Amino acid sequence: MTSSAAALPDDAAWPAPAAAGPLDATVEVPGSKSLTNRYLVLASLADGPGRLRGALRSRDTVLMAEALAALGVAIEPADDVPSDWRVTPGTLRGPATIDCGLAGTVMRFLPAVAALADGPVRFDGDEGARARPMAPVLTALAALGVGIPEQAPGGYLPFTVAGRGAVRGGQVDVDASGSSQFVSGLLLAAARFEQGLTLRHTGATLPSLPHIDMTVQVLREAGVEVDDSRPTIWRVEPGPIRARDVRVEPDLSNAGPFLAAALVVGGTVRVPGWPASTTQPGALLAGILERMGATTTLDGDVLAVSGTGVVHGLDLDLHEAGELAPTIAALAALADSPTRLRGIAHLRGHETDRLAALATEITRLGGQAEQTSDGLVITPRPLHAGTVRTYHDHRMATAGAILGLRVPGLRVEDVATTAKTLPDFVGMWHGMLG
Ligand SMILES: O=C(O)C1=C[C@@H](OP(=O)(O)O)[C@@H](O)[C@H](O)C1
Ligand SMILES: C=C(OP(=O)(O)O)C(=O)O
Repeated sequence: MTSSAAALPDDAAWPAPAAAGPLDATVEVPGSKSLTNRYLVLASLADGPGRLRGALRSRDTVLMAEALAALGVAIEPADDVPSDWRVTPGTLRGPATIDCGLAGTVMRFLPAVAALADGPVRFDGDEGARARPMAPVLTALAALGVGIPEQAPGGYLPFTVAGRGAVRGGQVDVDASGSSQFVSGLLLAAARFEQGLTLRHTGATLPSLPHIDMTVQVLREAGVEVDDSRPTIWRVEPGPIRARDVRVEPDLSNAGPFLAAALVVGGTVRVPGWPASTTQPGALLAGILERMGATTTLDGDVLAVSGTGVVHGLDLDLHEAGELAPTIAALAALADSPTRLRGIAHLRGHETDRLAALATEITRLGGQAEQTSDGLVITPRPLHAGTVRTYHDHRMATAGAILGLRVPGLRVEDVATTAKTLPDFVGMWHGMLG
């Protein structure tokens, strides 16, 4: 459990640096959280030992590796390249306990894996994790015959999955309007269910479809047959998951704050390793940043974003890429015209209620930001010095850093919360600024 960081004195907060002049930086961004944690799960369920190259090492991915290790999987640094992970599947074991931290991918991807273990698996996490929605996953597992002997009222952490070594599988309805991870978490393990799985989404909206496409793609790459030809219905056939040697793409969403800096400050920021094609929603950044005033070029695998220091507001439906919202909101607060962000009601169940957190913090700095039913309206105003509170949310911290580029005297509380997906954020940020 972590305690509230809101009580920290301001002088313990990180002074977000301003830029001395236009940027000219190349930023190497570590591996994707979403891909690393999917590959770890699939490697753990595979038919032999596998390897992850360029895997992200951060709080979320270490928690995933530790959780899978607690279930009996051997996950070790490779002898020749210690930054690679070697994964050797074993019989999945309970009893076990899993610390989810604040990681949506751990709490939503592992219950179906735990159902395949041969004993009970108890899940818990940070205080904030206990507020993140889980019920659709637990209800779906129960409908598939899995025992859930313990869960907090309403279907939250902590809960226990009564693993019995096998899951029947079959057909299930899931309302995934609260998170795409409810779908991904069931599909990832479904090839190991006796009857596979047919999953039908029943809600009115579905966020983060690229992340579901990512799940389908990594399953297919591992030899699993997936039918996604009908909108909002997925069929995973039972069968082996092939062991693989994979390279993880850089985390394009984590590239966001660095690329955004080029707009705010002017100059150019380059990110190498940008994939020619990808399911990561961060790929949408280039087009979004162009609408906000950037020039972008993809030269080989290097994405370059150039700006002039002038940022334009925009009207943007972000339902496919909600994890970009804090970065775009920070840019919007520094823009020359208002911004409306839509389609992101589900951000209320992210690391914190991100709509509330962004509106509150931008307003506290003198800006104008209001919540709507499914997003934010941000009207730029001159911002003043202050401390951005981060609510244990890595993307609130990186959003604060973006604001600090333009606002003297801005501090970011608990910047170490960036370790959730980017442990060296501060070093990388100073490195970019030169
Ligand atoms: O599957 C994944 O790896 C993710 C899915 C998305 O979740 P939501 O659909 O809950 O937004 C995204 O925001 C999160 O950062 C990562
Ligand atoms: C929503 C996010 O994380 P999680 O995987 O914990 O849901 C995020 O990284 O923006």
